[in-house]
Amino acid sequence: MDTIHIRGGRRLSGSIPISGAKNAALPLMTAALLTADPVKFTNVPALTDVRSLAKLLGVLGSDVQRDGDSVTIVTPEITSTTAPYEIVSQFRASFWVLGPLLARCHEAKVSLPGGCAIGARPVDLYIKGLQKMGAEIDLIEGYVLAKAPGGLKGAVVRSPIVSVGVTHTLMMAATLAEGETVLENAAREPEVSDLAHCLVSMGAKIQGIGTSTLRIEGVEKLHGTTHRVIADRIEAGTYAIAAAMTGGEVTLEGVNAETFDAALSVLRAAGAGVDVQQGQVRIYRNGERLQATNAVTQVFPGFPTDLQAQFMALMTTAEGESEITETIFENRFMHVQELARFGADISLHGDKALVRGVEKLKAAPVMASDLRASAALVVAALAAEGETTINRVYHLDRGFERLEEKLRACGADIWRAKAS
Ligand SMILES: CC(=O)N[C@H]1[C@@H](OP(=O)(O)OP(=O)(O)OC[C@H]2O[C@@H](n3ccc(=O)[nH]c3=O)[C@H](O)[C@@H]2O)O[C@H](CO)[C@@H](O)[C@@H]1O
Ligand SMILES: C=C(OP(=O)(O)O)C(=O)O
Repeated sequence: MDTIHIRGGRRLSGSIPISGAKNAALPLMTAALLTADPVKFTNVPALTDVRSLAKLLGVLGSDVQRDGDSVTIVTPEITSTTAPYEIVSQFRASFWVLGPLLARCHEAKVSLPGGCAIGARPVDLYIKGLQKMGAEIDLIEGYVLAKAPGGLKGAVVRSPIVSVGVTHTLMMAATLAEGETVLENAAREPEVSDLAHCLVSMGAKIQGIGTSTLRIEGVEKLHGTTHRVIADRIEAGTYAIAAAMTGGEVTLEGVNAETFDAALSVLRAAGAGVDVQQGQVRIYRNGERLQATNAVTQVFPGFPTDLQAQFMALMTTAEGESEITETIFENRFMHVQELARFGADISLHGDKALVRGVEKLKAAPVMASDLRASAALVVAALAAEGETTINRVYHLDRGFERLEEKLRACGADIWRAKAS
């Protein structure tokens, strides 16, 4: 297995182009299953999750072609409605093919999903929502078997929890259902809105985009489109945190600051400089030590759970004690024991982590446990004294495009040792 090595202590300085969002590209690509026409996406990041999804779409009957940062998907016919364990167990978004398959073919057999090990992550709300839309669902041998012989029917579905994946899945399913579906307490994450805008450009009728009530009037058919994937707010937030951690100055290029405003506010509160301009955000910290600042993860527009680990890494060297509360996932603190290897002082109390800032981190061999936890280790290593080795970097490759290249361009001493 590859390892990443970082010799810490260098200020990051320069610009970083932000890639298309993994968590938008994946549901968008599944939406291509809803039409027989070609659907072209631009600004698609080259990541393992994207490659794995392309493979899954191929199994289902799509032809998927990549050309530079564009991916074109054409599915004249769905040739299989089974999404196998071998692929779906690798990442969460693959489970979302359930919506388009049911909508277009009225049946689907989809393995229970995998994804980051950050809690139980049940699928009960997907099942309840689709049942409300008329699907019959069984769970057999680790697969969700769903049928809607007469097609899906519009329904009012109120989710007790705001779920990104449930909103993606039910919204896609509803585009071809008979009548109107109302999704109440829907997720408002920018990736959900990106999917909704793409579906509208394919002929879907969706109202309330960006709000917590989505009204979808089913149509007979969707058609092809070309759609640009939004910028990755989590990648942007991660590099913003890295810049603050190293006391550097970095301009994030091609971003929409509104999509990670909560993270920028917390960075400002901690004492980092943040300048927002059209399509760009400059982050800087010159000399002054950051101040301990609390953060609570929330659904959008709150502080994103996908930046919690990286922010915790930042707080390890801030002055004072910060309290970080994780409200979305019940077990998203795997990075705590790894950050301790750098000399961080963190204690866990249920859904809260108390971080007491130390003067300096020291390099250590560490192990990536999930995607964003791995990014936290990179953030810590960039500031730690000495050479850090990060193991299990395949987690990072799921979500960060050209990580070493982007950081090296800003002066980081980072390299990958390929497994022999
Ligand atoms: C590929 C992708 O886009 N992943 C993102 C997506 O994951 P994902 O869509 O899996 O996350 P959800 O929004 O569904 O999870 C929110 C909460 O709802 C719970 N839940 C969800 C479904 C269900 O049927 N029952 C249930 O209880 C989950 O366990 C969790 O506690 O949104 C998360 C929250 O912003 C992000 O951290 C992930 O990066
Ligand atoms: C948790 C994530 O991904 P997944 O939902 O695929 O586990 C993530 O992108 O941070």
